[in-house]
Amino acid sequence: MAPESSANTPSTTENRGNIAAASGRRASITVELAERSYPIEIGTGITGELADVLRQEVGDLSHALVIADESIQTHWADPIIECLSSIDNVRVNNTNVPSGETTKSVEHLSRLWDWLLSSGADRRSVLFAIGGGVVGDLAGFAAASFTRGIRFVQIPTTLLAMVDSSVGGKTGINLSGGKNMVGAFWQPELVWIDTACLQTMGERDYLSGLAEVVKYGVIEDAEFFDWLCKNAASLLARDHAALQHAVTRSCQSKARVVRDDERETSGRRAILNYGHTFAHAIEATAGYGAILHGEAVSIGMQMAASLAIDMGLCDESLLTRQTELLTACGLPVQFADADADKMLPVMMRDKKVAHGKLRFILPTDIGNVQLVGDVDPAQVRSAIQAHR
Ligand SMILES: O=C(O)C(=O)C[C@@H](O)[C@H](O)[C@H](O)COP(=O)(O)O
Repeated sequence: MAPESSANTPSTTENRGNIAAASGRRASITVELAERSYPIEIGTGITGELADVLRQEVGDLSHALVIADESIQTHWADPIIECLSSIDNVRVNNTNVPSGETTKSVEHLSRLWDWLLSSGADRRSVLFAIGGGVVGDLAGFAAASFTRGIRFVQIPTTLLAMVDSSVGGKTGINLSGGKNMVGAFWQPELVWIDTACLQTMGERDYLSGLAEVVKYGVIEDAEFFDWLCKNAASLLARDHAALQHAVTRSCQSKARVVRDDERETSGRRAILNYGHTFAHAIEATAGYGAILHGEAVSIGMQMAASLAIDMGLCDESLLTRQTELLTACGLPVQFADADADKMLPVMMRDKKVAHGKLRFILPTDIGNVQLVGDVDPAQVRSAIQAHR
């Protein structure tokens, strides 16, 4: 075992305090990245406030290009388009992409590039990504690459996108042999989170987002982990106050980590990948879409915890507590079709692999993880088998 970095810095009062009340109803968190800094605005039923915030945060806005998941067009994208159209002298174009992980493909990206061109997009245009992680990652990469980069705004409508993928600027698409293998770091101008969207989400997709919420508790916020254990039932019931707290706390965590290591160079940002080396291999070998990303992350975190126990990094009680919380959140903790023979070659293409050696984010305690290198593939295999 080779712990490469103590990837966690304990949270301090200073770095916990990146939240401000933007209005009576909205919380505002800043992702502090010097000239690329941007706010995450979180509230319920806040569409009426968007135009003012855009004037403040995005400034020069004359052409809005809205890319929305087709399943939320009527309910969530149309009101945003109405709001954009009400701003003086703003031209709006709109297109849709299908729901589901298979949309994060080079074919859909190419279609979006053509659409941007035919809509008359230029470097002054602003792209709006409305939907879940698939739309955010795909449209974000279209924004990063079209004319070498145009501004974009993330408007996540799923729990997973609100707490994770819309923040931090990781954009990209999948290849058949690996998740997120082509992409770019491209930060949005604004992340606009209306938690009212969560009330209309399908149950399976909603629960899948809770996996990334639990992740923050394990990787760097033990106090939040305890809060989640006490409030899992309220989150399952989609209680407004509980959701506002869980989304805000998760975004604070993500903003801190991204601020400290925007492009995953120091190892700090890699902690956000806890469970993901297993999860991405599960998704790729099961076929994209067969299992949801958050479900795979839940199972992947279980495999990572078992690996950590096997390597003597933590004791059994961590896995027990994590299993209890994931189960209370309605998430799967094993995957009968997990096939180590198929998963291991995919894992070797993980972005954390260095000099041909697997590296994992492994827990030492609830609230603490380490980036560990040179892991024995036999131990990885047993961790997979332990959760079949
Ligand atoms: O933002 C990050 O950094 C993360 O690793 C967050 C992950 O939860 C997310 O799934 C991310 O897209 C995975 O990125 P990848 O670099 O492993 O493809």
